[in-house]
Parts: sequence; structure tokens; C-alpha cells
Amino acid sequence: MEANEHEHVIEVTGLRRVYGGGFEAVRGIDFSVRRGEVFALLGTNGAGKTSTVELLEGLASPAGGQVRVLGHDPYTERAAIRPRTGVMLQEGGFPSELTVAETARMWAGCVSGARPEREVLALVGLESKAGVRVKQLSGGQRRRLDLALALLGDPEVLFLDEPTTGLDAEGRRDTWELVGALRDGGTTVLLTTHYLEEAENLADRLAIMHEGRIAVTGTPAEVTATEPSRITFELPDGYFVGDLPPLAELGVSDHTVDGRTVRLRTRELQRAATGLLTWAQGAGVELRRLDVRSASLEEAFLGIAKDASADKTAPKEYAA
Ligand SMILES: Nc1ncnc2c1ncn2[C@@H]1O[C@H](COP(=O)(O)OP(=O)(O)OP(=O)(O)O)[C@@H](O)[C@H]1O
Repeated sequence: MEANEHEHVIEVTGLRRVYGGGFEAVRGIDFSVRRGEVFALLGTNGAGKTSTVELLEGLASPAGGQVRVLGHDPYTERAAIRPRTGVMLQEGGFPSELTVAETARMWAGCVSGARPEREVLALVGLESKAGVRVKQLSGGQRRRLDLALALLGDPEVLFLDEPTTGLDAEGRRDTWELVGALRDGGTTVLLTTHYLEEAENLADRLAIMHEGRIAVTGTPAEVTATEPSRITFELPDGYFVGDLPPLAELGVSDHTVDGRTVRLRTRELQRAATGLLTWAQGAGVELRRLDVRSASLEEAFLGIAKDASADKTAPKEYAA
């Protein structure tokens, strides 16, 4: 098939997953992932990320709705898509007595057209550990081995379930670089993560799940824009909050005062900051400890999780 960057490689509509005891872990979700995109699924603990990814990987069948991966149903047409996808599970569960190279070789035997194991071990920085038994690897090195195995088939679509859990800061950066390079090479990546910084760094688009539903979908910038920005400063000596220009007219939605420290929240950051600085200049005063910042993905995440608990009916979505 001709590579088309607008092609939806993953399409999920009305997807539901119900476990044996009747618990509905995924409650009708919709999203799509374009070719060559990195898409992150974020969420609170137990939000339903792994339950969703398992449906995309064809490991279980949905209780309702539909999944298409590369145009196929991953459960009933597993044979068609398996050679074109790579899966990194949360727990690889490989025999701990085998060495790293033996594990890769064993796994390569299950993958049609597998790359040489040395090549994938080099990609994840494990070539020097080829002769080491899996049980002697650190937790982070095991995650890297899991990733190497997912790359053996040179997949078009890569599923990464918490790829950097247990990695130190350097290992995490290395994995981000590798995922970035894979994306640049045209690989479509769907990942779950608990690290908001990871999603901010890697994801072209993301969805935040909460209690089986998607609360918001969009680019990291679109999602952070759902939360107000903040301006913090110290009141100049001899001034009170009442001396500032009317805050509502500057687009400030609320403010708090703690001693001399004033904290403003606004969805119109430029207008509020300009108004405040113009006032300070006019008054000939300095706003000490001035800090102006957009919401981080973490603030948006916390705000969305809180809102989603209060209102389960209206997911926010931005243009794909
Ligand atoms: N086999 C199962 N039987 C019954 N309930 C399950 C089963 N597996 C998961 N669940 C429940 O489904 C919900 C979603 O779990 P899931 O593992 O998909 O969440 P998650 O978003 O991946 O969480 P985490 O971030 O903690 O890994 C949780 O409430 C979990 O307890």
C-alpha cells in the first residue's frame, strides 16, 4: 500500500471492554491515529489504557464498538496485521535463564523477516549485554529488551505500553530519542505512559482517559490550553491588590493573595501580562519575582481528571 500520511492507521469507534465479572473498563471511546504519528494514551490509574491497548493489539475482543488497525480487525484478522505491528507489553515475561541474545534469537524465530538481533540490541543500547542472562538485567534494561523485541519485525505500527517505566533519566531520554527516530522513519507509534513529560516531549497528539472514557483529545498544546495560565509576582512595597488595574478587565479569571505574593489565573495570558506590565511601568515600580507561565500538561491532566469526575458526558475534542 502506498504510504499516505493522512491515512488513519488506527481507528477506534465506540469501543467498549467488559471483564468477566461485568466490570466495564472501557466505556465507548473514539480516537484515530494517522500514519507516522506518535499518539499517547494518558490516564489516571485504572483509567483503562492497558485494556484499550490490548484491544488494539488483538489480544481480546471488544464488548462493543470497533477497532481497525491498518484497515483490519486486530482480533479476527490477527494474522494479517501481526507481521506489520510490534508490541511491547508491560511485562515481557521471558525465561530468565536465557541470555539477552538467546532471547532475541528465540523471539526472532516467531517473527517473519526478522532483523538481525544485533541490530535491534544496538538500537536500544543493549549490545554489550548480549551475553548476560535476562535475570541479571536491571528493571530498566529489561524494558529496553522488551522494546528491542518489539522492533525485530521492523513494524509499521508500534504499541508501547509504558515503555519507560523503571528507566532512569538517561534511559528515558534514549528511549525518547529512539521513538522520535522511528517516527521520523515513518513508524506509527501508540504509547501509554504515566509520565506527562514523556507525552509532552513525544506525542503529536494525545488522549487523556479517566474511568473508561476519553476526557480530552488533541495536541499537547491544545490540551494544555484547556487550563488557565498563571501569573505570579510580589506586590511592590506600599501597594495593595486594590491598586492594581481592575483584574477582570485584564482577562484574569481569579486571583489569590498570600502575604505580598499575588497569583492570577487567566485564559488571556498576553492581555493580562501586558496590562500588568504597562501598569507597573506607568507606576514606576518593579514586580519582583514575576513568573508568567502557560499551564503544563500536568496541570491540564489534574484539571481534566477532576472535571471528568464531575461531568462524564462531554469529552473535549480538537480538530484532528
Ligand atoms: N482481568 C480483569 N478483570 C477485571 N477487571 C480488570 C481486569 N483487568 C483490568 N481490570 C480493571 O479494569 C480497569 C482498567 O484497568 P487498566 O489496566 O486497563 O487500566 P490502566 O489505565 O492501564 O491503569 P494503570 O495506569 O494503573 O496501568 C481497572 O479498574 C482494573 O482493575
